[in-house]
Amino acid sequence: MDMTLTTSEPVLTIKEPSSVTEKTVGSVHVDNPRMQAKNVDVYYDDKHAIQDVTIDIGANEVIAFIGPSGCGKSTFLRCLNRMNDTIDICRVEGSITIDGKDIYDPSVDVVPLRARVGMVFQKPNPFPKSIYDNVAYGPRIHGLVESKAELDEVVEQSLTRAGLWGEVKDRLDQPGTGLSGGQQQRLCIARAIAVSPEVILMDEPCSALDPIATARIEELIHELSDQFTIVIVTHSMQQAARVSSRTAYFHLGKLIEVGPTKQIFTSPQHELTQDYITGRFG
Ligand SMILES: Nc1ncnc2c1ncn2[C@@H]1O[C@H](COP(=O)(O)OP(=O)(O)OP(=O)(O)O)[C@@H](O)[C@H]1O
Repeated sequence: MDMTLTTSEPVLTIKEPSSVTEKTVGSVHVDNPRMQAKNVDVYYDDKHAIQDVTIDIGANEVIAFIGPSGCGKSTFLRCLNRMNDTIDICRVEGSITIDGKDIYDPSVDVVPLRARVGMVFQKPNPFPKSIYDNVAYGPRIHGLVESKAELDEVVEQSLTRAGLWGEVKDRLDQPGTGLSGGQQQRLCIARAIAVSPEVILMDEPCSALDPIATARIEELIHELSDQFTIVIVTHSMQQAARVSSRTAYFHLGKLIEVGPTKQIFTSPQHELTQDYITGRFG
């Protein structure tokens, strides 16, 4: 069945994957998985938003999730740190593990889980606190530091890692909300890394930023990948090509194709991926 979108010009046709049982093209497994999603389905009430998605997220890789609007990229991303738990009508089925441990096990406390699997959102969202306290918040509530000196060190290291220290070191007591958009997003990244996560989820982290601030964040993603696993949802194919080593293409709730980024952008195997990459829809 074809779904025709008539809300904008020109009229776009989004084809459905030909078979419900169709397997993802490419290798969904990696040699050194940090997280593993197996047969994941997500529902918002009756709406089947993610259908039978299986994929490994490799240790210290940057993987990009791409696909047309509404295909489920953000929904699937939010499954990786149980952010969907906050949506009453959302139900997640299947299994997702980090370092082999099921994150949906009833014994798992989501607060430490969300420190291990941190998140950076589309719109920078610093707390209404000082720059220092934005970064110090996580280490404090998770009891990761024993002294003020240790906390100072974590704050400095995190801001340095996020490429912000030089710009803010003389005004740490000023509100985080007073920074520019790009600086606020780097502050949010510093806040995420202050609790030493294993994985950082980024949901369109540059969509509210200008090209210069975007370039700075992309550079940062590259630098951080030596230490962290990064999963980024992006609408920009150029961005996915620039920052990621592996790319996953979603379409109407299904994971259609996954592979090395270069290969996805130069020789996609599935017709739906080809259509998206060549701009025939999306
Ligand atoms: N809170 C929600 N309640 C009900 N349905 C939702 C909710 N969030 C998402 N959906 C639906 O789930 C599907 C997948 O949405 P999702 O936001 O994950 O897609 P996406 O690929 O990230 O889209 P976009 O690129 O536009 O952000 C869509 O049909 C959307 O309408």
